Amino acid sequence: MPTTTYSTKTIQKIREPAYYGVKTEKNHKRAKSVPWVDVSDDDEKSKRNSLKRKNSIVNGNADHSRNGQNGHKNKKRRSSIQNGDTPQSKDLANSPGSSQSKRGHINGSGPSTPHTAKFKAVQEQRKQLPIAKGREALIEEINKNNVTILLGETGSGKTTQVPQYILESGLARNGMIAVTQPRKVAATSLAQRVAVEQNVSLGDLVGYAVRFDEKSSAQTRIKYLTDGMIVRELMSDPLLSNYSVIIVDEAHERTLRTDLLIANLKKIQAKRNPKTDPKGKGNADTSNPLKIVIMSATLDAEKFSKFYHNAKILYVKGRQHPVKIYHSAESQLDYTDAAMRTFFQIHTDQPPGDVLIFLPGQEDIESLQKSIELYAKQLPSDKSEVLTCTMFAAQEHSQNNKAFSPTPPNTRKCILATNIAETSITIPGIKYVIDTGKCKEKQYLARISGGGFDTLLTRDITKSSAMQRAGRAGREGTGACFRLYTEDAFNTMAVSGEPEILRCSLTSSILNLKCLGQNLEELDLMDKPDLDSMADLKPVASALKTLWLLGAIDNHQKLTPSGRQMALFPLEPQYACAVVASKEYGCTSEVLDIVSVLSASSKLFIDISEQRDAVTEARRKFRHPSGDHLTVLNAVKAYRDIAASENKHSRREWCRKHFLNERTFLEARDIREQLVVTCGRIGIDVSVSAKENEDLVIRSMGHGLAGNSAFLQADGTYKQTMGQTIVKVHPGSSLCDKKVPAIIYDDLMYTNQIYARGVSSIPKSFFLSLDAFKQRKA
Ligand SMILES: Nc1ncnc2c1ncn2[C@@H]1O[C@H](COP(=O)(O)OP(=O)(O)OP(=O)(O)O)[C@@H](O)[C@H]1O
Repeated sequence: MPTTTYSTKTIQKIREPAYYGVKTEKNHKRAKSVPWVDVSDDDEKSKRNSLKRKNSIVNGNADHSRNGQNGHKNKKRRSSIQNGDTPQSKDLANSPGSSQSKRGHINGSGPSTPHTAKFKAVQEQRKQLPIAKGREALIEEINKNNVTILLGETGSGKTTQVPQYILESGLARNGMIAVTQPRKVAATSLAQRVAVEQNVSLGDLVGYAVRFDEKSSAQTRIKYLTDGMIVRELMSDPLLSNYSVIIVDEAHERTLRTDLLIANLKKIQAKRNPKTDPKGKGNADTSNPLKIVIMSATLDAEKFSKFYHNAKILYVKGRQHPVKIYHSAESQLDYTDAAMRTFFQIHTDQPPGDVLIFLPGQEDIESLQKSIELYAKQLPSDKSEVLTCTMFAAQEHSQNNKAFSPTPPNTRKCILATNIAETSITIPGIKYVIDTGKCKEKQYLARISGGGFDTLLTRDITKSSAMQRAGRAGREGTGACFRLYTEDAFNTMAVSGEPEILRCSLTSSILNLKCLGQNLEELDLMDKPDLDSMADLKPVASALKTLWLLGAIDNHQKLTPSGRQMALFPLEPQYACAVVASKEYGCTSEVLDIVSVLSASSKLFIDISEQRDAVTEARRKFRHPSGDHLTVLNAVKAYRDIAASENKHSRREWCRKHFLNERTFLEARDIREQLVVTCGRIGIDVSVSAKENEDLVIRSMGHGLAGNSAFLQADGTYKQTMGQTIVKVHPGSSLCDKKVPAIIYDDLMYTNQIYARGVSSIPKSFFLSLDAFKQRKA
């Protein structure tokens, strides 16, 4: 496509819709969901809102709720806290309990001198956030209620400010404030921002914890952490007694771990908080009560309120800066092409400002990145430069964080991201969002023929996602969001997605619950997965079967001692099982090498389609005849040798030459260190090595992957041992052109066929030694 043709095409197709914030609110009301106002603030509407805000009455006493005004029966439980007349927040820098006056400078990474221009600017910015006007009312409500549901528009200041208000008001005297996030990148970037606002070094007063990475200390009072990390903490501290306040942010995402957390928090609160009689007199231990705050911009607040015994719902209205929303006038079938045309249209016609493009997955991101870079080179020299960055879950953390780096002068940054950039985060400089309307979602695919597996399917986003995406613009100034779908398409989108607990594999979560002495079916969940035990079609039954195969639970579904050991590892249960089994086979060192690489966020082997022959040739060096697991091990050993003798530059060059991702090696090294600590806790000697006897390594992996195994059939395909599904070996596997009697594999990928990835050959006789297989036969 020549560069001249895209410049007008997209904009002709995109038109500004009739104002539709009101329609959105109506739709949500009808769906009994988010009472949202003004997603798409056009300038006029925004002015009108701010006028209204100035004129409205304070809702600090919590009884001027929307529903209250409408005569809703729930009126006492809802209130709006956006208004200007609320008792004003104290000057944060001087408020009691505020740490700012005691600390040093701001420079982005550590404290700086108080009262520098930058420090003052950040404090001024905080005061301007819509939520600041309701600070006192908000604190009062959180103080009065055990559970508070807080709905506030994207960018109103919930995630960064509420934890600080709670800290500064002294509401969390007995413990830390946890703020949970569904995603790593949000947890770390928010902690960074709040550390700057508090003028402290990251890891002191403000810290974070995500899988394989933590920055916190004994001084930490506000901790941003992924929902997965706090669910793991339940295993060592079932009452979460280190925390006084737990804020569940972006609760609308309804991740599996968020659902497990909110169910557990209900139980914990019943134990930790006083049971008050109708007259308000407490009769239980009050020494360490827990407060819960549930937050989101797009939440079914009523449902959460009902779940928590009619908890109070509060609203924060308004966003700091308006975001103009444009819809495509026609459907865009080729959304990557449409995204590219829109990007260059913005680059050609619009004022400076970085662009964030939402795409469903890594493949689309990488292909669009290439196209954008290619066309950017052909731009006239007087145009500003284009710098692309990518963000997706399978990319290493530090690489994702590059999107947050300042944009160089005379450059427009273009960030291509999946929905990991959809909620919570503020990427400085982003003024424009391009939303393709697509995402990838994990889905448990049940097979009528037996068994099932998680796979990623591309699908249309929900209204809630569309609003979150638009909300990434307009965080530092006015913004615009270009939706590559029609307004009608938006109107027909589901309000929110199906909770993960109803559509994903539950193996790891059920194992964690077993360690807490809980059964999924007994837990008071907001939405219960299908517990009908109709064999393997149901995720619960399938997860229990996998755990039984791993030997993590017995025939009565009771946790076994090795199941308890497996749960201690921050790994998928299959890999944890392989590590536990490696003790018996005397090959822990090798198994740790392999599972560390397999647990890293990005792939070790880089595939470049244009250099397929060179890639195949380079890989031959590591290729092991038994398959991909020992091929990984060979690469780890080779890298270790190089790392011992060569400098950083030569190491990097070696990796480049062999199409290996050095970042994966480095990440795997850190993961391995953490696994070594866990092994030490349960008496597994990590120095024990199989040496030349690599068959032992495959057998250990086989214990973990017994449920992911298949036998060769006469027609050359493989049939699952634990189901009827027919699988093929993925073309990227070192076993793809071989036929072996039995295989184990890491996962299945569903395209037009079902492919097994991460495949190794294993003796068929191995399965006869497994108790689970023996029992099954019997
Ligand atoms: N890293 C950052 N750099 C610059 N400004 C930031 C940063 N993080 C937050 N802000 C500012 O604080 C505002 C509020 O952010 P915050 O994340 O608290 O809002 P929110 O209401 O939680 O939004 P969302 O629902 O989208 O998560 C942003 O709009 C932005 O102006």
